[in-house]
Amino acid sequence: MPQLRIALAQVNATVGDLAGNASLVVDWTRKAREGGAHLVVFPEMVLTGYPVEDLAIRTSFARASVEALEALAKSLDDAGLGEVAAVVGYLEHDSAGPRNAAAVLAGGQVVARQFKHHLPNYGVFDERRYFKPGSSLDVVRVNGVEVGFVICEDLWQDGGPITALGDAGVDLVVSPNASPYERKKDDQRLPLVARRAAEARAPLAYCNLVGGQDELVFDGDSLVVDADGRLIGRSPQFVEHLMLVDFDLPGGGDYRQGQVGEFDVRRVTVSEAGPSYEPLPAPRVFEALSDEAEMWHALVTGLRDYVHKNGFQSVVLGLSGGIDSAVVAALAVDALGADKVYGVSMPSSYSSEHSRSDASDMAVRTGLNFTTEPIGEMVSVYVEQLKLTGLAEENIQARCRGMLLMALSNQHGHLVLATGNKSELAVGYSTIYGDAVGGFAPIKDVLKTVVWDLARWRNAEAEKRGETPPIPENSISKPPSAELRPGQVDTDSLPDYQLLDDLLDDYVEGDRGYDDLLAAGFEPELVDRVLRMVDKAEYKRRQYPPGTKISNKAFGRDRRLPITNGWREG
Ligand SMILES: Nc1ncnc2c1ncn2[C@@H]1O[C@H](COP(=O)(O)OP(=O)(O)OC[C@H]2O[C@@H]([n+]3cccc(C(=O)O)c3)[C@H](O)[C@@H]2O)[C@@H](O)[C@H]1O
Ligand SMILES: Nc1ncnc2c1ncn2[C@@H]1O[C@H](COP(=O)(O)OP(=O)(O)OP(=O)(O)O)[C@@H](O)[C@H]1O
Ligand SMILES: NC(=O)CC[C@H](N)C(=O)O
Repeated sequence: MPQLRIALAQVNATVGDLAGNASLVVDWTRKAREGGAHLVVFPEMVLTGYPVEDLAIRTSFARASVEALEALAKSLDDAGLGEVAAVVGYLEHDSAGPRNAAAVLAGGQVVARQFKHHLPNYGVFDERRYFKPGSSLDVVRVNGVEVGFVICEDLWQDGGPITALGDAGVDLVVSPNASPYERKKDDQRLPLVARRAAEARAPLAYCNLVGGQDELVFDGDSLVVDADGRLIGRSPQFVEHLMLVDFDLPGGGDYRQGQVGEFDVRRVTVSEAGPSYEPLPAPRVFEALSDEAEMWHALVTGLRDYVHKNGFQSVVLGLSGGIDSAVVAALAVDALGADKVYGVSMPSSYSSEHSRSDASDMAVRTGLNFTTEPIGEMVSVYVEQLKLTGLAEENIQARCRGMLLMALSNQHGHLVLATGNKSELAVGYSTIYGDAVGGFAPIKDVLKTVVWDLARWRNAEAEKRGETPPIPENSISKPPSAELRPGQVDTDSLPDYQLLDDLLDDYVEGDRGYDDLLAAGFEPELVDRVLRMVDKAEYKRRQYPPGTKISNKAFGRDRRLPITNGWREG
């Protein structure tokens, strides 16, 4: 029986950094080689990073990607790694147009290449805007084992490459992926991969990307299943990882090439059966994280990678003593370290005593840098000079704070974090150019009720580990308030958050219409009021900073609505 040892390199690539990603591939191929692997699989488009968006249609970038691929094949060989077949995703541009491609590099050459066939074009994906689909499959023979490839979405759609590879009689299917995290998505991947392995009648090795890219976070969670779909190995989530797996495969099957279904199948030999070797123990099956742990890790990873990949070292945010800024500060401390987080208390004449004491308690608990910058005098200058009253006077407080944070950013090079949550963004409950300023908004896709859940979860984790819980209990338990006028609480303007979030879940994430919402049991007055607020706030959301997606429908790319919009539900 031919033997094959493969490595799944779950790595964190950076979009556009061809040189950095190429050295990542060399480093991890070296690790794979040290582990005795014959074949190493990297995530989808690892050389360019994913998603490249409109870089895909820029021919200079495509040319650079192809040149980097060829140079990488040589670098691997020069580094003594040419005997390992490396599956490397990249951007190709041929006579048909841009391609989402995967190549096999071995012996200093590009020995095989294949283009993605099914191009996802829903949710956050726009691949039909960018790529032309492929219709040929390269099967490579490594150590006498016939290996076929499918790229990410090719697994998610019925038919297509998987069926053809099954009919072509491959021994193993490997799949480079860039599958972004969203809640509960890992529950879908394992059954999907298991089903596809059974269809291909071959084991399937699924390698996913890890790390943050703007609003997306990739969680890794790479998987290997046998031909019956049984789980053999699973990588941990949100960290780089190398999984090594040994296969004893039948080989010598009834291989077909040429036209198989709608695909042109080509066979390429890299190496015939090598000497036998001592098998490794079965790889680990890392347990999937709990729902809260997954969300927390996703938010930490998204924030950390946004900060670092954009050349920042530190962040600054307004600490009001409330739950939103407390959770954002705790995420930032976990992502960057307390010494890189700058919290500023900015009391105005309406700020309560607990807003200052809870903010400073947060700083003591976590060790973040804390200062107080009163804004009363700045506010007075505006109020008196412009004769501001009512809402204009209220909002000038949030705007002075926004301006102050941006000034600190300019002066010290910190990135400003906006602290708005998804419930507030939905209904427009924030001051544009006020508390909405910032470069990144870590919890913009987290509903308010989930913000509270995460705070409790994070504190409980700290207690389990014998550490000080980072979030003051008072920030969790007090009623939320913008403190822009005396005695103001959120429920003056908004329904109770549990009810609001239930409705938002149905309207925003579920895209349900008016009648459907009434049928679900919501009161007509509530539906009217909330839908009006949500629809009207589209302009604010468009100008809100980017932030990590964790739900199946985040504002932005997942949910695109016109700002100028005459349509009202109901
Ligand atoms: N379609 C459109 N396209 C572009 N711009 C548009 C627009 N419609 C209004 N605008 C502009 O937006 C302005 C109104 O927006 P804005 O100035 O934000 O003011 P607005 O939305 O009226 O008020 C802010 C609300 O957020 C609450 N708030 C503030 C701060 C923090 C928190 C919190 O707890 O997190 C809550 C505050 O209590 C108040 O209810 C208009 O004056 C106009 O300039
Ligand atoms: N007194 C303050 N000092 C510093 N920052 C403040 C202050 N008040 C508001 N902010 C900033 O503005 C954001 C909006 O806060 P606000 O208190 O108005 O409502 P919120 O959405 O309930 O937020 P939080 O739960 O953090 O209080 C805060 O998260 C914080 O970053
Ligand atoms: N890159 C892709 O093709 C991703 C699409 C796929 N449905 C996923 O989220 O896993």
